[in-house]
Amino acid sequence: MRPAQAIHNWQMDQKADVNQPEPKPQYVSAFRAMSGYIRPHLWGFTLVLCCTIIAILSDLLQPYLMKIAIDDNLMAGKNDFSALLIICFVYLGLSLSSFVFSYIQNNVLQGIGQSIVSRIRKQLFGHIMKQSMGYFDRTSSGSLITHVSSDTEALNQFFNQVLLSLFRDGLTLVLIFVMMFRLDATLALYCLILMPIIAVIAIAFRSFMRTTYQLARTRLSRMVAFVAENLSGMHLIQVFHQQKEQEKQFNERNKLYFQANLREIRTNVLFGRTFDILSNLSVACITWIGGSAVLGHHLEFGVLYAFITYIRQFFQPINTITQQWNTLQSATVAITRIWTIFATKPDIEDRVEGQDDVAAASESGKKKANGLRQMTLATARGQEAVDEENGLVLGDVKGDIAFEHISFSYEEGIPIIRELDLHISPGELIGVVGTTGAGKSSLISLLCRFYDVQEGSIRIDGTDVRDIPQATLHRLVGLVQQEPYLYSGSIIDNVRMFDETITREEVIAACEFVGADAIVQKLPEGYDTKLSERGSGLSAGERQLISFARIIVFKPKVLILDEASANLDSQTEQLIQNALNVVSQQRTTIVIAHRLSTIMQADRIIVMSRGQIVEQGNHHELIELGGQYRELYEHSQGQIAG
Ligand SMILES: Nc1ncnc2c1ncn2[C@@H]1O[C@H](COP(=O)(O)OP(=O)(O)OP(=O)(O)O)[C@@H](O)[C@H]1O
Repeated sequence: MRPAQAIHNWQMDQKADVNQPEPKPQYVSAFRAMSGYIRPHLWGFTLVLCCTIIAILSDLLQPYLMKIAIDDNLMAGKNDFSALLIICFVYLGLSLSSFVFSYIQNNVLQGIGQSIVSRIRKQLFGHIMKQSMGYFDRTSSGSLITHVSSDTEALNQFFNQVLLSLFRDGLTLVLIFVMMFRLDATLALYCLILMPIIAVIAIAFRSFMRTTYQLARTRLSRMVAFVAENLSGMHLIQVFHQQKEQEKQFNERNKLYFQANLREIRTNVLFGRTFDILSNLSVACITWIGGSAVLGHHLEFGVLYAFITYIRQFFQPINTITQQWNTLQSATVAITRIWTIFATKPDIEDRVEGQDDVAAASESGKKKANGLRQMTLATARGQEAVDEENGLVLGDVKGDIAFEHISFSYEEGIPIIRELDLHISPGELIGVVGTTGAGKSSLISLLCRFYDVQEGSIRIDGTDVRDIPQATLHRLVGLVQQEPYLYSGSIIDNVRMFDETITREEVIAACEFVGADAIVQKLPEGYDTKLSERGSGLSAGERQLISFARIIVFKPKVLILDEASANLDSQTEQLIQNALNVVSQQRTTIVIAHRLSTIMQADRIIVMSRGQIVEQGNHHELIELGGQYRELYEHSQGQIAG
C-alpha cells in the first residue's frame, strides 16, 4: 500500500482543489487513487483473473458440448452410448469447475476488497483524529460518520462488484461472440444488429438510474446526519420537549428516503424486465431465422440449440454491467470524498525542524522549544526526559504563561480576541469572568492550541506554544471542560484515559485526593463500574470530580478549568471547590468561572469583555473598583438572595 503516492495522485488530479462540496465522479482519478492500494495485492488479483477465466470458459463450453452431443451423436443416428456418457461427464466436470473457480475467485476478491477497505477505514479514522478543532467546526459529525461507514463500504463494492463485473462480464461478452461466430457467422451477424438497440436502451436507462441512485444516497446521508445530530443533542431535545417536532422532521426525511428507494427499485426492475423482453424477442427471432435454416437443412439443430443458449447468456452480463454503473458511480464519489479528507491537512501541525519560525519567536524560545521537543521523545520512550542542550526536565517546566498582544478570530473580519496581553506567574490561580461571548473559552482554546492566534504569541516558560509539539503541550496543559466527557468504559479507564502505564493504585489515589473516592465506592462495581456513553449514569458534579482525578494522574503543569455552568447542589459545589483547592496546588491554574464563589479566593481575577481584559485584581480590589466585576458580583448575590 502506498497511501502517500495515492494521495499525491489524487491531489494532482484534483489540481489541489480539496474543498469541492459535492464531488462529481471522476473515474480516472478514482482508479489512480486506488492503484496504490491495489498494487500490493497483484498476486491475489492475478489469481482472481485466472479463476475468472477458467470459470467463464467452463460456463461457455457447456452449450458447445450439448451441440456436439446433439449433432455428432443424437442427430447423426450413432448409437454411441459411451461417447454420450463421456459428454455427460465432461459436462458435469465443467459445471463443477465453474462452481469451484467462481467460489475461489469470489472468496479471494472479497478478502482483498475487505482488507483494502479496512486499511482505508483505519487510515481515514486516524486522519480525522489528527484534524484540528477548526475542521470539526466546519464539518458535521453526521457526514464524517457517513464517510467512515458507508463511503468505505462503497469502496468494497468497487472491488467486489465493479471490478469483477467489468472483467468477468466484459470477457464473457467477448467470448460469447467468439463462440457465436464460430458456430454460425450469419446468425451471429443478425445478433450484432441487436447491439445498437441494446446500447440505446442502456444509455437511456443509465441516466435515469444514476439520478434515482444519487437521490437515494443523498437522502440516506441526510437522514443519517439528522440522527447523529439528534443523538448528540438529545438532552436539549428532551429539555425543550422537541421530541414530536424532531420526530416529524425525521419522518419527513425517512419518507423522502423511502420514496427515493422505491423510485430506484422501480427503475431497476423496469430496466431488468426491458432486457428480458429484448432477450425473449431475440430468442424468438433467432428461433424463426435459425429454425427455418434447420428445416431447410442449412443449419444443424445442435448449432441452433447452442446459439439460443448463448443469446440467453449474452443478456445477463450486459444487464449486470449496466447495473454496475451505479455502483461504479457511488464508489468513485466515495473515493472522491475520502480522498478529499485525506488531502485536508490539519490547520494546526507541529513545526518541522528547519521550517520558518514565527517572526516573534526569540532565539531562547527556539532553544527551549528544542528542549520541549526532546522531552516528548524521551517521555514517549518512558525515559527520564532530559534536554541535552538546556538540561531541562519535564518536571522543570514552571508554568509561566504569557499572552503577548494576541488577536484571534474564527472567521475573518469578526475579531474575538483583540490585542490582549496577560502574564500569569507560575503557580498563580487566575479566575476569568465576563459576560457570555466575551471570549473566555476562546482564550483557553488558544492556550491549548486548538486554534492558532493570528497576531501575537502565547508562551509557556518563554516558548511559543507553536514551537511545542502538541503531544508535549497537551501533557503540560490539562483541561477540564465545562461538560467533562466520559467514555463508555470503567471508571479506571476513564481516569487514566485508557493509558495502561497508569496503575490502578495511582487512579485510586487520584480519586481519593480530589474527593471522588466516596462517590466511586458507592457505584455497583466501584472502580470497575462500566459507564455508559458520556458517563450518563453520573451527575454533572460527579463527572467533574472524575475529570479532576484525570488531571491528577496526568500531572499537568498548567490546569485550565472551564467551570460547569450547570447549577450544582451546595454539597457537590463544596466537593468541587475542595477538589479545585487541592488540584490547583503547585500548578498554574486558570478557572473560567460561572459562579463567582469559585474564584473569590483566586490570586487574581480577570474580567473580560468583547475579547479584551477590562479589569483585573483580586476580589476585594475589584469590588473596590466598582466596575463590571462588582456589577457581576452584586447580580450574583441578588440571584442567591432571590
Ligand atoms: N467554533 C467557533 N466558531 C465560530 N465562532 C465561535 C466559535 N466558538 C465561539 N465562537 C464565537 O466567539 C465568541 C466568544 O465565544 P467564547 O465561547 O469564547 O465566549 P465565552 O466568554 O467563553 O462565553 P460563555 O461564557 O458563554 O461560554 C462568541 O461570539 C461565539 O459565538
